Amino acid sequence: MKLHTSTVNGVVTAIDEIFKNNRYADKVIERTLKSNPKWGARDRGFIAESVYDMVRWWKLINAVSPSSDTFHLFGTYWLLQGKELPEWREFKGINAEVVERKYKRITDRATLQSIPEWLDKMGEELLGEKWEEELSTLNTQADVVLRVNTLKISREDLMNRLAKDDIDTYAPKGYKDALVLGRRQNIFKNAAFKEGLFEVQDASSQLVAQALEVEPGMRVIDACAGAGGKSLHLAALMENKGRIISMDVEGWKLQNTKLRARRNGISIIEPRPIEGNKTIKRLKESADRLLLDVPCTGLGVLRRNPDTKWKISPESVAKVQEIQQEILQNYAVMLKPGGIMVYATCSILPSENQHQIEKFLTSEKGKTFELIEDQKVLAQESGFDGFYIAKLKKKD
Ligand SMILES: C[S@@+](CC[C@H](N)C(=O)[O-])C[C@H]1O[C@@H](n2cnc3c(N)ncnc32)[C@H](O)[C@@H]1O
Repeated sequence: MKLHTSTVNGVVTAIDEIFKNNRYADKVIERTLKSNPKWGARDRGFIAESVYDMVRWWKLINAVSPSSDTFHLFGTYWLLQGKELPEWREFKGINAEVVERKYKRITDRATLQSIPEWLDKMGEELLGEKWEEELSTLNTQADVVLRVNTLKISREDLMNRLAKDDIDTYAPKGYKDALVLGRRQNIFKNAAFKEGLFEVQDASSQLVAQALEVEPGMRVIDACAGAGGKSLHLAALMENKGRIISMDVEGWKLQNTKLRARRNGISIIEPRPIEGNKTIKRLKESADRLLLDVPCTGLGVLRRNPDTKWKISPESVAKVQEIQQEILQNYAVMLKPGGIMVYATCSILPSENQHQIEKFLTSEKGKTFELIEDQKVLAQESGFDGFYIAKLKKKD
């Protein structure tokens, strides 16, 4: 594959934005791709893939690069893939043999798997022998998964409709509303997306709304709704009948939920920003179903957001775990006796998952709850994102 100055410059600028200016990779890539309308689909694919890959392998690339110059880092990344470098001035000083020799000398897992040492230790402590394979799975590229909007179309009809546009998909077993793209591409441009026939949502994430066992006509609260991915799925499962209150402390995120609901043909979602404890108190024992899709480290979705591993710290992990327990303690009151509550994270760390549920169940406020079942979804076993989903019942 031939390298082009314009796209390599795009990659280098994006990498600088991410690591020197501490920006989120997905946002930087979005902006970079918008910055040059002359780039075609291939160029865009090259930029997005190279940036994500460099972020993913950042520690390893740095360990074998001749310097921390971003062109050197790109050149090293290129050589590590077994490709040849053109004779550009920017790549002077990089020697393929030296890179290879340095790479072969590395033996420690944290560098080879490109992960901070503290995180490698924490993962091993918490996940034991499952950690190593999970780590390598999380270093691969994720599939693009669609969730069919069953309010508007069946899975089979959507599959046929996309096939007419040369978009091949397959239906993964065990995920009744999911379709996986055969080839990575910008699916948001397709008319079927604009018509609200599907959302992009990982297959593991689709298990969350399903665990709530909603029925048409129920009153449901999605307490950490963000941009509303799970609220939309809940509304489809409820056949757009009943009521969903979609809440978040960051009220601005709910604007997106409104737009998405309109596209999906959903009218039962009511966005409600959380303005302190009074918002929660007003909803005491009002919900048949309560979803706590809590903030988490995102360690189960590293394939999609590889920069997460460079952004989190032992302190931020401890902080987010504190918030998770606070949410369990303060929000469970919104559920009616006899109702079902689901606690979910997109993390694989037991400390954010089953340990939080154990702590809640032994606390004063958790006494009235019982655990029905929990799913510990690892990427290495499911082939999709890492997730945790606990289903609890509030005793009558
Ligand atoms: C995992 S994300 C939710 C993703 C969303 N449910 C979806 O499916 O698209 C967690 C959300 O919790 C929100 N959050 C953080 N602290 C919160 C709190 N104390 N109460 C409610 N929401 C909170 C964040 O703003 C974020 O939108």
